[in-house]
This record gives sequence, structure tokens and C-alpha cells, in this order.
Amino acid sequence: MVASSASVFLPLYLYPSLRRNPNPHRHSPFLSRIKSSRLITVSSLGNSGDPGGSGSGGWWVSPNWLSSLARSLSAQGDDSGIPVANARLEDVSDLLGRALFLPLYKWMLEYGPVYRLAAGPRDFVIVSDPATAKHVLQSYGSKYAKGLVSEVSQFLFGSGFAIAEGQLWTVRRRAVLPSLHIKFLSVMVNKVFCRCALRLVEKLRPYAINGASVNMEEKFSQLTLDVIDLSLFNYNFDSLTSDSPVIDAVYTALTFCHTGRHVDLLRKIIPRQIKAEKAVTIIRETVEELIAKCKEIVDAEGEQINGEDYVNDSDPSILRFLLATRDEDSSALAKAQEEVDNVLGGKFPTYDDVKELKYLTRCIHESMRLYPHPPVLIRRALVADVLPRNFKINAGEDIMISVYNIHRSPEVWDGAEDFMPERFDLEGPVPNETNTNFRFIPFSGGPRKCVGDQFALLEAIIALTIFLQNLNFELVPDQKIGMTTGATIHATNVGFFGHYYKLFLHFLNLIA
Ligand code: HEM
Repeated sequence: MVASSASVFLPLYLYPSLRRNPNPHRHSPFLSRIKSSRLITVSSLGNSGDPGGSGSGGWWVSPNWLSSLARSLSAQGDDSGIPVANARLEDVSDLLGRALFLPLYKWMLEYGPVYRLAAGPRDFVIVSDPATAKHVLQSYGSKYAKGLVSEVSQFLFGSGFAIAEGQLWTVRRRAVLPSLHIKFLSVMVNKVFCRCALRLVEKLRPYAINGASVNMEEKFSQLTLDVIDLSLFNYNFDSLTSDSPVIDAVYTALTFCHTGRHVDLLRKIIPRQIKAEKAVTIIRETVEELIAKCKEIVDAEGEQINGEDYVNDSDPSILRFLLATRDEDSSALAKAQEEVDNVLGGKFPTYDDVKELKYLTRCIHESMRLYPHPPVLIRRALVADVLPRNFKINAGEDIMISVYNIHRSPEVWDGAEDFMPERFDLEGPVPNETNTNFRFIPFSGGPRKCVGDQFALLEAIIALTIFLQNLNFELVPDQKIGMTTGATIHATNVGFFGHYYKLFLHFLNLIA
């Protein structure tokens, strides 16, 4: 029998940033009104002395202009049947400046699982209902496209796979899928996942010995970058032990993408834009170099892979997690740690061991349910459509599927806010969009579902296993940990407060 002491985890996140963009298909009279009026900017919304108040104190527009606008729009013959959310200024500053998904959740409770939101000169239909999400995600290509996400990410990714549409995307998806086959993943476990996780444990060991606290969000991000670089490109950025110009460039580009101010003419003048341009050049050059290197290896090896080795695209999984903050989460991780000790008895995890780490795997799923890494998915209607609840959608309309809302909706889950790994049957299949009927969609669903889901889940399981074998984590008390949106979800207050943990060495007590 094995006994152990404990600590805990939860997720990290990645997702596209949003940017408003005029919809040419609807409401053009209002658009031109908005463009010509001196509207307050998003950043000034957050610094208001009178948010949502009477309109005194220097506001150029009524504090409730969004709601008025939305109502005027629906009065103009909107027969969609979709309720319009009454957005106030303070909500909108949250929406655009901070954790995008939090006001969306509030409005779901008020207006139901499908509602319309006027976010400045653009309106979105927000979807928080599994059946509607399924309809939209599965109709990619025939009725829906990526739309806005592709437009705003072009600066960073060009016509890269994740944002490409049409034939270009089809060809790339067919080419990439086979490369994430099971044979590749099983090799990754030992060669990359274990290696990178152990390297991080070694970095953390002095903290555990000295009782110093550590910002774990930062460490997990570095670990992920290392894993991706080494596994996908066979390239060692070693971001855990050195400052890499490429990693710097990635951060710079992503931050710039989040703020979303890319006006072509200004790129050569404004220092921040010049810096972002340089960062993108570094990334492109590095990636081109890596691709050339990979091509050489493939040509030299000429390896053939059997069809049955390929990862099934409809399988689910997950990436990684943060340390949890609540009592029930701590006890869940203590249980996961006990499972790790029992199953492995201190040896390194292998690909086959992962099947036995059932509880730990469900902890990861549960953390992905509560903290989905892209909390929203964006689509644009290619044609007019009718959604499952009989709501009508016009061609060109933007839809935001709130994964966060679906995952936390009291209509969808019992005890939606609670961390309960056992809600996913330990003996059943790992949850995915298919076997939960789109109630659980951390990796999206339909044709544009994540291709790295298996990779991500394996990485998370192996990393967490190795951490739990070696370390105990205890959250430094009284930290204000919040969430915000960027190119990835971030914890707020990190840097001074937030996500600091005290580490302790974990001793495996083998009792005969
Ligand atoms: C926890 C980790 C991850 C999460 C939560 C995640 C989530 C997602 C989601 C939600 C999408 C679909 C977006 C949409 O429907 O608009 C997506 C797409 C994609 N993901 Fe992931 N992902 C993760 C890790 C990975 C990894 C490790 C890889 C590569 C090994 C990867 C590669 C991709 C690619 C290439 C696409 C685009 C697929 C397409 O457009 O056809 N992801 N991811």
C-alpha cells in the first residue's frame, strides 16, 4: 500500500483574441452613425469616474448607448427572435478589457442560452447551449466559417493552418492529422514529456528545499513552450533555463495581437508596432528554418506510418492546469497523488500507464470544464440559417459560442460550479464532445476541432504525474487571483501577487 501527502492543480489556457470589426451585411445606417460620432474608446471606458451613470462627467454618449443601439436594431425589423442583452458600460469595459467570458455568463443567466450582444459597432449572437453549439460547429464549411478570428489573426499567422479557410485549410488538415499518430505520441511520452517535466522539477527543487514561493503559471507556460518546441520541431528552445529571443518574440507578437491595433500605415512609425513587426519576422524566420530542417529529416528517414496508428480525430483530451485554490480541489489532488503513487510506485510513467491514471485524468478534464482554455469560439454565418431553438441567423452574422457558459451552465451540469472529477465516470470513456452531446467541448467539435487534443492530454497527464511524484504544492494564502483574456487566458495580478505556491518535496512512503 502507498501513502502520500498532497497538494493541487487546475488549467492554463490559450485562445484567440477578439477584435471588433464592422459587419457589412447588417445595420449599416447605425454603423456610419457610430463611425462619425465621437464615441468613447474602450480604454477610456475602464477609467471612468461615472461608469454607467447619468452620463454627466464628460461622456460623449449615453452610458446605455449599447442597449439603446441594440434595441433600435431589433426595432428595425429584426425577426430573429433572439433576445437582446441590456449591456451597460461597465459590462463592456469588462468584456473588452478584462475577462471577456464573465459578463457573457452574467447575461446568460439573465437572457437565456442564446442572446444578442451589441459590442460597439458590431453585434454578436452569444450561444451557451450545447445543441446550438453542436449545430454551428458541425456546420463548418457548409453554413459557417471562422470569420473574425481569421481576420484578426492574419497579422500573426498569415494564412496558417489554424486560421486558414476553404481548400487551403482542407489540404493542411489532411497533411497534419497523420503526423499526430499514436506511435509519435507514445515516443513523445518518454523522450519529451517526461524529460521536460523532470527538467522543471529540477528547477523547482531548490524552492522546495528553501521553502521559497514560486509563480507556477509562469513555469507551466515555459514547460509548454519547451514541450511543443522539442516535440513538434525537434528544436530545443530551453525556455526553462535561458532567455530565448524566439520566446520573447512570441510573447511580444501575442500581446500585440491581443491589443489589436494594427493599422498598416502605422507599422513603420509607432515603436510598439515596429517591435511587433520585428517579432513576427523572427518567428517566421525561425519557423521556416524549422520546417526546412523537418523536411530534411522526413526525406532522409522516409518513414511510413500505418493507417491504424493514426490518432482518431474524434477522441478527446486536454493540456494542462494550475494549482487549485479550494479545499475540495486540494483533496481531489491528494487523491490523484495517491493514485499516482499506487499505480507507478515511483517509476516514470509510460504511455500504457496513462490508462490506469483514471482519477488524475478526470481531474484534468474537470479543470478544463471549469476553465476552458479558449472560453469562446467564433464563427460567421455564410448563409441565412435557423438555429435549434428556432432563432434566425442572417448571412454574415457573427456567433460567439461561449464554452465557458456551456461548461458552467446550471441547465447543463449538476453542481456546475463545483470541482467534481468523479462527475466523469472513471470506468467510462474519457469525455468528449460526442459522448457528452456537446456539453463538454474544451477542444471544440466538428470539422475544426483541435488536432492536438491527444497530445495535450498526454502532456498534461505526464507532467502532472511527475510533479506529484516529486513535489507537494501549497498555495500562498491571501492572493487575489483573477482571470483576464489575451491571446491566451492569463491570471491577473501575477508578478506581484497571485499564483505563488510554496513547494515541498514529496516523499513516497511505501508501506509493506
Ligand atoms: C489544452 C490544450 C489545447 C486546447 C484547449 C486546444 C483547443 C483548441 C480548440 C478549441 C480549437 C478549435 C478552435 C475552433 O473551433 O475555432 C483548436 C484548434 C487547433 N489546435 Fe488545439 N488546443 C490545445 C492544444 C493543442 C496542441 C498541443 C496542438 C498541436 C500539437 C494543437 C493544435 C491545434 C490546431 C492545428 C488547431 C486548428 C485545427 C483546424 O483549424 O482544423 N492544439 N485547439
